[in-house]
Amino acid sequence: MRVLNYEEVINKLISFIKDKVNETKAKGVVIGISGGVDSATVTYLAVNALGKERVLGLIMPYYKNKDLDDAILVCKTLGIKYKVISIKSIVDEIEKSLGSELDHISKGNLMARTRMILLYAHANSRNYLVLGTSNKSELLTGYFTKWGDGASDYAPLINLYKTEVWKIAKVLGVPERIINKKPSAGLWEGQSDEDELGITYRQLDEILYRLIDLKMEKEKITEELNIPHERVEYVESLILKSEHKRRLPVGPEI
Ligand SMILES: Nc1ncnc2c1ncn2[C@@H]1O[C@H](COP(=O)(O)OP(=O)(O)OC[C@H]2O[C@@H]([n+]3cccc(C(=O)O)c3)[C@H](O)[C@@H]2O)[C@@H](O)[C@H]1O
Ligand SMILES: Nc1ncnc2c1ncn2[C@@H]1O[C@H](COP(=O)(O)OP(=O)(O)OP(=O)(O)O)[C@@H](O)[C@H]1O
Ligand SMILES: [Mg+2]
Repeated sequence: MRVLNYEEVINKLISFIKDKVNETKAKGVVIGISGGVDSATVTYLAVNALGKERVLGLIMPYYKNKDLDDAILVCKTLGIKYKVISIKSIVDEIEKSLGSELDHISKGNLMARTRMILLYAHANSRNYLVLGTSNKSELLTGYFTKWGDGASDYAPLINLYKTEVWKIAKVLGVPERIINKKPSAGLWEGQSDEDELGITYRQLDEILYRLIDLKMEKEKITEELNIPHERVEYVESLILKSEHKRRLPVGPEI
């Protein structure tokens, strides 16, 4: 992987958040806090940039599980204002209105989009910005809900791979138990990013870095990482399949 000076990267991320809030004359930022490492890291950065008074956390569980405790831990440790809003009744009501049960992916996406609606309702009414938590590994593979968790005003981690977010989280002092837990979108019980993607973030990031940043030939990547060629082809296919998620909607040239 690339060698980064993490202190320097953190300073850049903090300045970025400060600059965007100043430029837009926003009063603060609102962040969806899940109990996972991406949202914890963004929240730590935001507090460093703006102070705890200008950061609002929204904890929006569908399920009742340990993630809720971890999300509260982030908010309490940092001393920010936060609200816990269960999205269960909202999501279930929308599903009911459809007249038939949703498959688990569609229902998960509905959860992510419901959170987006609540984040923007808070941002609109308070003149706040929505800070997103997507990272480069998720962005490139399309591992996010289009217009759901993928939607935000600014996404400080968007140019950092997941394995780099883990390092930043450590330097920032994010609680170890949050850094060490298995990444999960939490859209259904037992969901795991690495199981669903079918690859570990360590291997995924090594491949993405070579394909995207170094623009290496696939054969060379296979050789250098000493992995089956299908692994590299698979990652490339994820990138190609998700192109539509990385742009605004397009129409015909007139
Ligand atoms: N080629 C194309 N050109 C333009 N639009 C296209 C398209 N193909 C699909 N679409 C549209 O995109 C939709 C599919 O995209 P989308 O709705 O996102 O749904 P989809 O990509 O099927 O599912 C989202 C994936 O992201 C994962 N996820 C979601 C949320 C959070 C996290 C996390 O890590 O926290 C992970 C989730 O587990 C699942 O694997 C289609 O229903 C269609 O409307
Ligand atoms: N229960 C929740 N309450 C509030 N926000 C949530 C919740 N679940 C998901 N989100 C939002 O959706 C984002 C995407 O989830 P994702 O799982 O990728 O990140 P994470 O949970 O912060 O870290 P990890 O990927 O390691 O689990 C979260 O960072 C958070 O902003
Ligand atoms: Mg998560």
